[in-house]
Amino acid sequence: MSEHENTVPLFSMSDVSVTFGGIQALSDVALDVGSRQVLGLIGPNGAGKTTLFNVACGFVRPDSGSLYLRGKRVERLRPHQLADHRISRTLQGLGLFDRMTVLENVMVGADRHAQTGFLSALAGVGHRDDARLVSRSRALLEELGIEAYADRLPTSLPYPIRKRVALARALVAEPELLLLDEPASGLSQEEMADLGTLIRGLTDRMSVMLVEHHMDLVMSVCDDVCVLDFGRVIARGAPDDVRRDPAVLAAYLGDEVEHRATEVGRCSRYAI
Ligand SMILES: Nc1ncnc2c1ncn2[C@@H]1O[C@H](COP(=O)(O)OP(=O)(O)OP(=O)(O)O)[C@@H](O)[C@H]1O
Repeated sequence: MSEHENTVPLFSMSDVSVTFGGIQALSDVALDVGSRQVLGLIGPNGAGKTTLFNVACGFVRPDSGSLYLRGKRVERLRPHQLADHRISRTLQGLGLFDRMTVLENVMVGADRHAQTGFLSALAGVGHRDDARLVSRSRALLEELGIEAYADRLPTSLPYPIRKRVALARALVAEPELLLLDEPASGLSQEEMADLGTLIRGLTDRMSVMLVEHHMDLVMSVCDDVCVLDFGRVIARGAPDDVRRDPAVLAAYLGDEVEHRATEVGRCSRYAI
């Protein structure tokens, strides 16, 4: 790794603000994702995590602020340029194509439009004959322990397997920055522990930004954690420091109290 790679963050935001109508979704947000680091992005419901992800992959254009990749300012990040910038993301809704096999779904991830969910991603199946892409896709399925499902349709598979297919599809583009949106939702404790090992393993070749409500996972895999509340960064640092930060505890306590009043069953989701 060069000295430049060591010191310049792979991805940064500075002073990013986003409003939707009268709602301030992000206010002057700054963050860095270091090379080969896992940055966790947490915060109560409505804190701005999804909006921040959408800014990071060009789905939402900020009202103000700047994005930097490898130290260079990106003037206008557009979703179809993600692959060129070597950024991949997984979607909460998975977005798999029902009529394609698992292998084909993964191969489509190499197409530059696939990550935007455009139907034109279907054109990516033109890569089907590319032997190198086939072997790269198969190798990823193997790495994720799902090679046995290569010829199956996603709809016939359990949710945790489909989540891995979606992850393989994000990885086939060989990103340097992987954005993972709630990868642990719907997983058992054991599957979540496996996911944690897998995410740590990815840092030998990429950086990861992780939005996740499951604090056990966040605290165990992240090098750094950034906490949002009402669109502002209220804390940033090592997991152990962040979890003891009074501002963070207050934000989550407020959220928990609100949820207790409305939806008792979900409170444990916020325990940190
Ligand atoms: N397209 C939109 N139009 C209007 N308001 C929006 C839009 N997207 C987000 N918001 C608002 O912006 C704020 C931040 O929302 P965001 O979805 O980014 O939060 P979040 O931290 O991802 O929440 P959650 O954990 O519930 O997914 C919220 O007040 C939300 O209602």
